[in-house]
Amino acid sequence: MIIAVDGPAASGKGTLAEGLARHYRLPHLDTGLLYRAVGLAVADREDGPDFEPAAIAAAQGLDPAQLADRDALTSAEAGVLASKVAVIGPVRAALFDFQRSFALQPGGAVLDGRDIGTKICPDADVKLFIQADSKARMERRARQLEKRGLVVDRYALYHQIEARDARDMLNPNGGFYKAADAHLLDTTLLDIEAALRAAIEIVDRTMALKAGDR
Ligand SMILES: Nc1ncnc2c1ncn2[C@@H]1O[C@H](COP(=O)(O)OP(=O)(O)OP(=O)(O)O)[C@@H](O)[C@H]1O
Ligand SMILES: Nc1ccn([C@@H]2O[C@H](COP(=O)(O)O)[C@@H](O)[C@H]2O)c(=O)n1
Repeated sequence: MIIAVDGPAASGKGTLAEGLARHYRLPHLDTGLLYRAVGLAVADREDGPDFEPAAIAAAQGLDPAQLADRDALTSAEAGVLASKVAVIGPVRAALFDFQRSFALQPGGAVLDGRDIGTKICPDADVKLFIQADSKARMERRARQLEKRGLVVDRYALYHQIEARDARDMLNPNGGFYKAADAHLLDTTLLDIEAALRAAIEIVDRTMALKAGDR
């Protein structure tokens, strides 16, 4: 079973995907980490003349070991850098096979990101599109960063998330939209447990309907 979980920054898709992976005993890939790792690899060339070729080379040579440093990868700065390399077509092409092969492993997988249901796994068994209002997403990210002892400027963080969302939505190479066959799940008013229960209900219902159609 392949489950695609897409949505904007700090919508809670990673947390949901982890919960679904535990519930269905499936492997999980947070595809944002791939773009974050590429972005960090070329941070010193940000907005420079060789940023794009360096990002393409970094994506082509990405080693899974680069996904280990979660503190660095989940920083706000890494998120900004990720969204800057994510608009580079050859970067997306270089990361496609890694994501696709993860999804096609025996038994399936849960992948979360921006374009899983539209580009990486249009054939996914179940597609969820997670959303939450901007204020809720900013607050969730702020608390996430504060739990790590970081001082957070909520005003700056709000606008940083808005800017990243805009860059993502305008990404000509992206596919960052809700797939026609994706189930929309708004988690603005749901806590983590309630959101997971709702997601499991969608997956179970969708898979039961598919089984009934066979
Ligand atoms: N429904 C929820 N209610 C409250 N907090 C939540 C909810 N879902 C997730 N969170 C918290 O919000 C923060 C961001 O969640 P998560 O990392 O899953 O979002 P994301 O969409 O994967 O973010 P990004 O796309 O930026 O990686 C985490 O600290 C998580 O614990
Ligand atoms: N499938 C994806 C996943 C992510 N991106 C880009 O990476 C940025 C960081 O992603 P997070 O999920 O960790 O927030 C994101 O803003 C996108 O720009 C992508 O392009 N495709």
